[in-house]
Amino acid sequence: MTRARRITVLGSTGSVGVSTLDLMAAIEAGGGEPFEVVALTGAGNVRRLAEQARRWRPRVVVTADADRLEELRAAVADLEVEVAAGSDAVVEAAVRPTDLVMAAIVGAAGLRSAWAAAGTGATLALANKESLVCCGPALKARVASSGGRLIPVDSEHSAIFQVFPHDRPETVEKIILTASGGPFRRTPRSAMGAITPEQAVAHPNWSMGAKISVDSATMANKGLEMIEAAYLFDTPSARIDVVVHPESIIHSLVEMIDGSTLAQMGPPDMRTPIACALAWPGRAAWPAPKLDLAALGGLTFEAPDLERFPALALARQALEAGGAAPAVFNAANEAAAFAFLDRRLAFLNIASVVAETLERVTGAGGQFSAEDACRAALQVDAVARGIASDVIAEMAAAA
Ligand SMILES: NC(=O)C1=CN([C@@H]2O[C@H](COP(=O)(O)OP(=O)(O)OC[C@H]3O[C@@H](n4cnc5c(N)ncnc54)[C@H](OP(=O)(O)O)[C@@H]3O)[C@@H](O)[C@H]2O)C=CC1
Ligand SMILES: CC(=O)[C@@H](O)[C@H](O)COP(=O)(O)O
Ligand SMILES: [Mn+2]
Repeated sequence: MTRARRITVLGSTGSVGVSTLDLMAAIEAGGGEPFEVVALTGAGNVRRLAEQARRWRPRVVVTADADRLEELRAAVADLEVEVAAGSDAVVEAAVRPTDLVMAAIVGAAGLRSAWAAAGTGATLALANKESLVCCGPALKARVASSGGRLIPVDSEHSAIFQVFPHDRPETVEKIILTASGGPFRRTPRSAMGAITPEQAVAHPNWSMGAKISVDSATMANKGLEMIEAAYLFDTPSARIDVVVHPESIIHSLVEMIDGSTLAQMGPPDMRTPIACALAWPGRAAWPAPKLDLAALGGLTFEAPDLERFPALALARQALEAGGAAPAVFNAANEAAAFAFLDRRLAFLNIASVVAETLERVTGAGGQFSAEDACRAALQVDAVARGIASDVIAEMAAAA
């Protein structure tokens, strides 16, 4: 009899976390491989975390919010499960012996646990793109030296991963990332100043957490993904293009030196790239939504508008600057996106905060060394976040 595969889900209460557990239930229900959940972690949504613990019976359940320990303990009092709280406890959960860790915490808050999991030899299914942006080369090296494997979960990178000639990278001419263009693809710049958080999180194709939805609306998401692709596939900025594809059916493409272009397609549902990460190099059967190309009728493409979406150009600038610049881009963007969600910053000022923070953080060059990359990236993150907060406050005072 085959042993159940052990899975840890970091950020289980979020959009990717919920999709992961939903998919696992669908695979099991269809007679596929059984799963044993080692650890589940969340933060503020203790009620959902407790429901998940009841369904999956993990060995340990953790809230990152240290103030919610007693609430979580009470919610799972009838279960045989260890309970812990705080960000160190999340990191401890990430290194429990397991076969696969799904890293689905949002933002730089996911870096320490992704880094810890990367050192264990387990497969790292990485949704948390911010950790790759902050210290991608070192994170990859850490996974490799621990004997583990890094499988991207971000839909575009899953697409590239599936068609990329891993044993013949020199045959790749270009990576082409597709972008939906977000909810404001057709909004004139003159109307963008009044955009509200409610409008910004209403993504046309994907149901996602608030922060990544804002990133899609500013196209900072595609900027983060450009950096993520550069690190994951060792490809320089000059060989990564972005094309707007409003239907989100082609999830990205790889152009080969002989003129062939390979694409991965599917309905916009994160459970498919998650299934790919769980089963790779195999494939998991589950009742997946499938494409109906005749019903779709056609697919469309257009060039991104860098005037209305300057975050994309800023990300390329950060990628090309190298060193700590991508971590600065990430920290400033994250601080600005949350300030916008809190109604402390105007939509158009998100990219302005990123530009100004990149400008003010000087002398941050040099690659992080493999051993201390996580600590160094967290230091850069803290400095850049502080500067971004100042910029946000200055903009609020001037408004
Ligand atoms: N959603 C999507 O479809 C996609 C997401 N991604 C990436 O996946 C990651 C997760 O995104 P998404 O699921 O949308 O995000 P959500 O906001 O939906 O979920 C975030 C998760 O992280 C937890 N969390 C929040 N803050 C902290 C913290 N300080 N410490 C520890 N845990 C914390 C949340 O807990 P709680 O809710 O309990 O507070 C929740 O479990 C992001 O990096 C995103 O860019 C990539 C591609 C697609
Ligand atoms: C599902 C996923 O991977 C998101 O990153 C999604 O791609 C966002 O879409 P856009 O950033 O292209 O609008
Ligand atoms: Mn994506």
